[in-house]
Amino acid sequence: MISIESSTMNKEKLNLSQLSQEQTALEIKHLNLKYGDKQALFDVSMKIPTKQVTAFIGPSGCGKSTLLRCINRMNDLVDNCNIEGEILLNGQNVYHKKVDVAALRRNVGMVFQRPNPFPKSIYENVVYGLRLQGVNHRRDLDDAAERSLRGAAIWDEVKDRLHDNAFGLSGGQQQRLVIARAIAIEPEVLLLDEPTSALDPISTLTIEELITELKNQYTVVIVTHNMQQAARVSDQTAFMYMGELIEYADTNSIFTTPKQRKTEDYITGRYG
Ligand SMILES: Nc1ncnc2c1ncn2[C@@H]1O[C@H](COP(=O)(O)OP(=O)(O)OP(=O)(O)O)[C@@H](O)[C@H]1O
Repeated sequence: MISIESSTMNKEKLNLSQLSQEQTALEIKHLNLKYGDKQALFDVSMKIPTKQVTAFIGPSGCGKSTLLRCINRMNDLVDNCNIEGEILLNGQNVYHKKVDVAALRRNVGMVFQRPNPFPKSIYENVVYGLRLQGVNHRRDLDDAAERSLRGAAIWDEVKDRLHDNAFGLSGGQQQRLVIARAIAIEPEVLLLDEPTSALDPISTLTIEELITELKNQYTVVIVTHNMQQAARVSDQTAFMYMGELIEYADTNSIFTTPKQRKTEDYITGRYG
């Protein structure tokens, strides 16, 4: 079994099949997804708890990113993508025809593998979403910028150069800036798609510490290739294989006493 740190062993254990409505941020129900003729998700159902970190793990191509992208309907942008089933956010199906997708994406922020700041100043990156919402008062923008940069654990590093171009930051700083930009508009859910895979080990550690902080305010869902990372940062782990959700449980159980053979094979490095 993968060795996991003792802090991980003390995480709160929720009964994932019996979460109350209040404890549930997202409920995925019988989700099937096809890219053209190729089915990428098969009847995935799970409840994602509020203000916790949930990790999706599994071998390359198993559907982790596809599942993550369904949550804020990023797959709508893919031609020939056909989705059946439901994803309830606060009890409302995000796929209901009346859902305002732009509003959904404001409420469910997303951070990608490669940091993607805009070619603007650090300050303008953070307040970008607020300006789009019509917030223009300098004081409000300044407050939001500081709050978000502090929330993303980068304030001290950038407070004296807020008006410098964001491209002057290191990769790890850019990723924290992008997280600041995502939280500036106060989403409920943050989706992180392999957020540290392009970063060095020190920046990775900083982002992992940040993720642990973020769950005080946000529901965090993370896709990661790195099992140690899932073990360190997540409260729940979902193991996927060939488009199916094979096992979903508290992270300690997945890494120490998996119930499914496929999960055990994966975490012991037999494939992946
Ligand atoms: N836009 C797309 N069009 C067609 N097929 C796609 C598209 N995106 C993903 N797929 C296919 O869907 C399956 C699941 O891909 P997905 O990227 O979700 O897997 P993953 O587990 O996140 O993989 P990785 O860890 O390599 O990123 C794969 O077979 C992939 O080739």
